[in-house]
Amino acid sequence: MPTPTPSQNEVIQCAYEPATTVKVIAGPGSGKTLTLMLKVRELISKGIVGADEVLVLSLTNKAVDNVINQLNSIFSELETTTDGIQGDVLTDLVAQIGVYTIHGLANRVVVENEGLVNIIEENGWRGLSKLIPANLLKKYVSGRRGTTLTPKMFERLFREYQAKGTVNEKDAAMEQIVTIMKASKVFTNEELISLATKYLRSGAANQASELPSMTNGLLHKYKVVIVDEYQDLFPSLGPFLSAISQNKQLFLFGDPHQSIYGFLGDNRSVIRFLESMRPPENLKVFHLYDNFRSTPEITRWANAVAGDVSRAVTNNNAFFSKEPMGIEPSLVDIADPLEELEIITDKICQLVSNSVKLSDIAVLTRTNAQLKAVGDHFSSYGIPTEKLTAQPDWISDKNIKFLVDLLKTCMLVSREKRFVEGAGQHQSDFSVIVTLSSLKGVSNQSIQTLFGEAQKANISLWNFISQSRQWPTGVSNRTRIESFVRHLEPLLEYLESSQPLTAISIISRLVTVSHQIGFKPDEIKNENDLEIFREHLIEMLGVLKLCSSTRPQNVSLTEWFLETWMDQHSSFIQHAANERSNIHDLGAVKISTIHSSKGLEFPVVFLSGSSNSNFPIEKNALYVGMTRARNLLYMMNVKNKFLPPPNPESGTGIFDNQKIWNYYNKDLNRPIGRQLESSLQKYRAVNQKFSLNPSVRAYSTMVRMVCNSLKHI
Ligand SMILES: Nc1ncnc2c1ncn2[C@@H]1O[C@H](COP(=O)(O)OP(=O)(O)OP(=O)(O)O)[C@@H](O)[C@H]1O
Repeated sequence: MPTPTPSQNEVIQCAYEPATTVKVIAGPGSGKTLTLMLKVRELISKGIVGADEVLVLSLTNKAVDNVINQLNSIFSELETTTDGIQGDVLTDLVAQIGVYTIHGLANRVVVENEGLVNIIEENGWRGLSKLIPANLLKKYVSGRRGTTLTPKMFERLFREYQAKGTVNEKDAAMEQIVTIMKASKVFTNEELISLATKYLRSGAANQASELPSMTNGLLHKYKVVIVDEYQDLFPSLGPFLSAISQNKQLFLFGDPHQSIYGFLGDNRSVIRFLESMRPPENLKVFHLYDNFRSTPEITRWANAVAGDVSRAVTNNNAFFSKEPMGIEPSLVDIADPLEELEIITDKICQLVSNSVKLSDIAVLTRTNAQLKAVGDHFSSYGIPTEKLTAQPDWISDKNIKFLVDLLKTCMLVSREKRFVEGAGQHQSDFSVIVTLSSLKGVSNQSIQTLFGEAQKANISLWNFISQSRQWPTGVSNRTRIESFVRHLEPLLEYLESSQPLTAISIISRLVTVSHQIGFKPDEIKNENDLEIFREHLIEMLGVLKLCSSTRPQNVSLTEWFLETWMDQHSSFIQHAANERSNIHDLGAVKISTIHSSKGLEFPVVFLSGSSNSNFPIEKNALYVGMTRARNLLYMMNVKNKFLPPPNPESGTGIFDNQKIWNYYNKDLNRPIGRQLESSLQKYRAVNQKFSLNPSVRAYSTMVRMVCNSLKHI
């Protein structure tokens, strides 16, 4: 366990005072995360507050997983504390600390106050857009022949329609969608947050005994609230955080220079809002000055980009900073994107011919499209890659989302069977529309007709399609819809049965039914895609299993899973991810967008700015990307007026440069020894392994260039 530095210690030791705010401004690599963990440990191990009185909030699931893992390791390292508490007892305490994503927490508050809700995402907008009749479609996509309404376009149009309010001429199809969203409790993430805030505010006036458990906990139990990466908060989160921080000590850890979600709203305004919540004397500000990550060469360049004089000063106050490595970051401009990728590939071969492992290297891009190009390029050479994302991959898998939608459809339908519906209150309609619209051969026209008829009869869409003897005209794919009903009914029966449900049988039934009803899986085109889907299913199974052990007594397994699946974290998931990364014994190059690389560090970083774009890379994004590097930084097509001119020669002398590689190995706690083969020999071998010898490369480059130019014909 590292010994805290003086500035870290100030934060760890600062007194617990209710109704105060402590802001910790911490540069990259200053040990912000470590300090946060040690602060939590200090509070609990000294008995200042109980483990179940500490709440740690992050914005992404990955950040939450990271907090849980680090807390586990920090607590398990404690053999005995000064109070004589055994380490294993402390480890159990970790499980009592509330660690959540802010959205996950808001979701729990809303769900316990008003039952299961739907958070609308791409598939939801796609489903709803199917209710827009063809003649109206023309109005919305006027002037663009053949254009279909994409989920994104539809979302924008719907928002515009809503924003016009009553001055708007009423549009029957849009009004129908407004009604479904209301009846099915469909919310955007923003709406979810403000609804949770409303419940917290109204709950504050109630007796603790009248409140559901999480709402009560947030209002009355927690004493310390810690927000990680405050620079990523956006304005709508302010009131929610304010509502849960009343009378508590609020810690805000972050770095304004790493604020890269400006497009979601002004971060400074939410920080001002949170600071103004209390009188100025109740706000303390601390700085962490050290830099344990980057070489002084990289830090100097990054600070120039940040353009912040105070940052240079704080670095001078550092108790710890690394020795110079003797190698400047490299800055290269290349006109052709393909050549850029070729140069990165060659550089990687040079690096792994020295002391670098493939898994030390990260290639960071500005956009997802660029990321895909990088991944495709490496895979064409057989170079293994591991894609980093801010959410665990299985959560964003569209096929998994379909299985979850299917499960939700069943749950809402069976709930409607048990409770008498109020007029127009068909909560299952949204899920049935979303699921039906993902099936092969079910046309928009059919969905519109069926839904229209169900409305006329004032019954739910499910009741209409499962009970109707007389099918309306205009439904072209009757057998498909009948098969949907026929196959869903046994699944409903299974889920409603009184026997205990098992995670494995839920998953296997969902997969079988999705196949039977004609679900067309997205993006499964080859063996590799299938393998990825299989891994995601295993992760979903892991979460279902976890839910069966954590679910409250009076809540069913499916219900508990549906309420919390986006927010379940387990060492199981982490374990599965580790297993995957061990598959390649060579290690894998990490590829990520700059946004998803937040909070991470890599010994070697390639930043790809793209020669295709004339827009200079956004300053804070560039700063975040640069400061992910511990030792070596390569910047390709990165434009920023504070950077020195391109220096393509930098780093060319790395072959067999023992001084550089001794520094590198020491920094990563690896043994320092002379290599048996020369780096040049290894370079030739690596080139051969990945078919990178010059003639093959020239040929493959040419083939790809021809393919690229063919695309434009
Ligand atoms: N006091 C210390 N002594 C030795 N190493 C430390 C100390 N504090 C932090 N470190 C190490 O420094 C590295 C960076 O720390 P950490 O991940 O906490 O950075 P961070 O401040 O959260 O960075 P970022 O803001 O970029 O996410 C880690 O490898 C951590 O173990």
